[in-house]
Amino acid sequence: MNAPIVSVRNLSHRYSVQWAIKDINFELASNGIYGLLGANGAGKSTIMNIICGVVKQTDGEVIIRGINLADQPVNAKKHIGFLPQQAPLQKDLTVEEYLVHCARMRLMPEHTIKAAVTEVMEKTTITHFRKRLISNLSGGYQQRVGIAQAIIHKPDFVVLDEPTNGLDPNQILEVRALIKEIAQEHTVILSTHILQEVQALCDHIWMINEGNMIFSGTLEEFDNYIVPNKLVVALVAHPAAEELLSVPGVEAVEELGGARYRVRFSDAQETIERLVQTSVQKNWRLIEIGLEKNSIETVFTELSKKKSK
Ligand SMILES: Nc1ncnc2c1ncn2[C@@H]1O[C@H](COP(=O)(O)OP(=O)(O)OP(=O)(O)O)[C@@H](O)[C@H]1O
Repeated sequence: MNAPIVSVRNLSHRYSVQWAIKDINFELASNGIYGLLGANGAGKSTIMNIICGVVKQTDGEVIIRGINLADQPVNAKKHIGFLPQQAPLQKDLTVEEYLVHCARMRLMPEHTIKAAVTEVMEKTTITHFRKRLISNLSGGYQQRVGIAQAIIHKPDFVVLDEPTNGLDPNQILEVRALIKEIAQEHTVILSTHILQEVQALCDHIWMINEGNMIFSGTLEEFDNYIVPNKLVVALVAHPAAEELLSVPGVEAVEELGGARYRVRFSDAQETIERLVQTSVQKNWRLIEIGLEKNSIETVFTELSKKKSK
């Protein structure tokens, strides 16, 4: 494993008396899109604000490229790009004026700024709007400007807090495509409560519930978190449900129409073998058999019942 880009160790935070997050730990070592998933109020923004140096944690540490964020915030922040939930746009500036301003705030050398602004406008496809006031752009384009300010200084990792919130369906797809492009060159941490967003974008998922990390794994591991206990079978001969129920291992049968059935079982291997054998013996003409995965919503609900990892 390469040296981590970000290490978060034993991170806890309390607003007045109530703990918002408790003992969060993770490391990022490679490019890709990491999804921070959780219901409203789970603690996502608190984690993002802390790793971007906007909020100071109560306990624990954030190490960025080997630099402790609390000890050397200016150096550490050079490696971070941040698009908070409310994009920090100055809407009375043009796109170009605003990005120049952001580059200066990032302490980029003056002679590098013009080229960096040109490059980032191209990357986020906003060059044709460079002279337009940000207030006159659509929500989707304002979000592109927000992403442009987050990557103008070429940070190692980019933190996007609910980046598609409030956008229409077309704008959502466009911004997601842009995030995928950005992830080719940067490590992206994305916070969201939209499960389809995680499915569409993320390589790795952390799930937070009531301030605790309750899951960390790949999208595939998330999908398979609950072991399937149902099969979908299609039998052209369309036998009665009672006949299927008599096959050893079958616990329940639901007719789905079109000669398809949902079959609940306790042992997948045994039930599949018995169903195939019986189908051949009784000439049911089996044309489809496969495990039915649980929906991402079911996995989310099931995981939400857990207290911590
Ligand atoms: N400034 C604050 N003062 C007091 N409590 C806060 C503050 N900010 C957040 N909280 C509380 O901390 C908890 C975590 O909030 P946080 O905003 O991090 O969650 P979230 O997962 O980002 O939610 P959302 O998706 O709604 O933004 C919540 O209970 C919230 O009410």
